[in-house]
Amino acid sequence: MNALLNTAEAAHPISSDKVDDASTTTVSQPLPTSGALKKAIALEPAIREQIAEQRQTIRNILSGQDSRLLVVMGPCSIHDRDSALDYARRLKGLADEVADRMVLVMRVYVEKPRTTVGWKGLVYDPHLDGSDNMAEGLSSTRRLMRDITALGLPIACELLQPMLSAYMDDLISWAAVGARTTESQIHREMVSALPMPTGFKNGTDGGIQVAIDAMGASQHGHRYPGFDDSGQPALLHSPGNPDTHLVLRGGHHGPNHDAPSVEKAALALRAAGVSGAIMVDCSHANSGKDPARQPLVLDEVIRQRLNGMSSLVGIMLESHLETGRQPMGAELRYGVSVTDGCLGWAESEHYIRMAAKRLSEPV
Ligand SMILES: O=C[C@H](O)[C@H](O)COP(=O)(O)O
Ligand SMILES: C=C(OP(=O)(O)O)C(=O)O
Repeated sequence: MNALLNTAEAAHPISSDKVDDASTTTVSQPLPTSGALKKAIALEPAIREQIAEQRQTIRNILSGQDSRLLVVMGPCSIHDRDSALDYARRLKGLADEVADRMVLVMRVYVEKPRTTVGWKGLVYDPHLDGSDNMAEGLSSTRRLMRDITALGLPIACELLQPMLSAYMDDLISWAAVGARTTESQIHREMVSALPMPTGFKNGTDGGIQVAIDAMGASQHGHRYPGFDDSGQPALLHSPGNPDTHLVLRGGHHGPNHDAPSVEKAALALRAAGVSGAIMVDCSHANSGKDPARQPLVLDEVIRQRLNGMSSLVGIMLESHLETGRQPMGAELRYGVSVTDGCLGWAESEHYIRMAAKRLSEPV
């Protein structure tokens, strides 16, 4: 190692008076290693088995072996434990009720990608006040995910900062890469190592090719720098992830859940030789971020499915206990999203029941 460094230095001698080598970052807070946190907040063997089965169920839906609809639903972001567990208990009841037609997976989104700046999620700032206690955010996230899993629910999560994925990857049954990061090579490398099915969203401009390229890239193994469970920097070698799929979320020019857009996406997936499974995100640019429009998107997806569009295997809903959203502030209303507007629980339950009923009717 030293010989290598010495050779490089000899080839490019550095004059110390010309170099400003001070890093612009300071250590704000030491963090536990992912291995230490996984040990401190460990999973029982029965829970690990449950998660393995839930991942397999999702794989079966993506491959068409299981004809139930995959439904990823829950808050845009989790900002407090009590309302998340309250939501999870209600969702578990609904999941059991529709289990013969749908598999319900709870959105437990703890990192938020921002268009510019804003609150970045429970992991970053668990007190929602800019104090950014990430050590606490990581452990409260693990505890919350473990407790939701113990209710019997599978967990969906967007993985945004690749360094953080190792702190929670054993708890997640379905992962997402968001519209702002689908084109990133670093995220494709991360997905190539993930042990669970993963959806790539189309880009914010509505382009689906970036997601198709991402699926192709992440099904291959990669060598890339990272950290092992003990925090040691290392060149990691991933096996490749065969269980990726496209998520249509609309774009700057409007929605892309209409039948022509879905047919076009299905053709492009087939031409690229990647999985043909498609999930429609009923929120974001497909609803114009108006939660009241999400049921219309859901309705349209069910209609296409009943008309024979078998590529449509899943939907995503942004749903919380109460409808709408609220700005961050000292007095937060219980069960209301602090990021994008969500459907309230009563409407969510109603529209999921309606969709399940339509799926069970003879075509
Ligand atoms: O899903 C959430 C948001 O759409 C995404 O994080 C971007 O949010 P922003 O535009 O408010 O930053
Ligand atoms: C940020 C999200 O979506 P998108 O990447 O589609 O904007 C999300 O689902 O929370």
